[in-house]
Amino acid sequence: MACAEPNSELTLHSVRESLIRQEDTIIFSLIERAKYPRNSPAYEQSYASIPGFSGSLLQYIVKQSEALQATAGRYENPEEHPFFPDNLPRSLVPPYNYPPVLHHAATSININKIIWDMYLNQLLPLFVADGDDGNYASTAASDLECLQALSRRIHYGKYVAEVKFRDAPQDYEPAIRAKDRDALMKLLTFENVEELVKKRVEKKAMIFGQEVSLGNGHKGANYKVDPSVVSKLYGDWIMPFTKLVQVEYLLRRLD
Ligand SMILES: C=C(O[C@@H]1C=C(C(=O)O)C=C[C@H]1O)C(=O)O
Repeated sequence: MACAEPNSELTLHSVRESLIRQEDTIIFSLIERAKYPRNSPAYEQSYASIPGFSGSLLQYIVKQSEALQATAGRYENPEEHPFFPDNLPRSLVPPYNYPPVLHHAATSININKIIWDMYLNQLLPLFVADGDDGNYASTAASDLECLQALSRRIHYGKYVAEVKFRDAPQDYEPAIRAKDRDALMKLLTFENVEELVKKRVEKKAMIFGQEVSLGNGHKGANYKVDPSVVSKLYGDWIMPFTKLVQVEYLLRRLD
């Protein structure tokens, strides 16, 4: 099924369907990254001495990829957020008419710095093996896939917030006017949904990351990415960050 296009018929159901589909993308991207060991030189400024560029190989690959994809129109889509937004080249392709779903203040919200730090410093050590096999460019390209999938999912909180606001403006407006973050957080949190999400992504990680053999012999629980890490990723970072985006968006919703 294709990723649901946010349109004027945005519903909480369609938004959640999109989040569920994005789980697959995130888990597959982690599985791909887990093919490679840590490969820490890819993250060290001292390793990449690229003329005219100061930063790590990962920063180089992400920045250059974003610049290329910007010219191809990637960041014209309000669902996409660059990690290096400064000095991005303009799109060179004909514009697509994205339905104007979000409040215009949405464009000022980009929490990719937090996502980058979480991914590199907290998540990566939990799901890749220690070691170095020299595949730094492929490793960084896999990291880019993971980062983009995480960013898209987390910033999708803007759509979640919009739909929740439209469903109950009378509940949200007083908290927005009072700039009451805690009240907004309470209103938009559904603990039962979060528990289901954590269970589902753990199960998906088991199914997507299992060893497949044709014989009857059962290979045992040797998953490509530890399913409990995927559950933790959602519980500790993805869902809290999505909710942070929701709160930031709602605070600006009446501007
Ligand atoms: C996204 C939603 O809002 C909140 C965030 C969730 C998430 O990031 O998956 C899940 C439940 C809610 O607490 C939702 O209600 O579906």
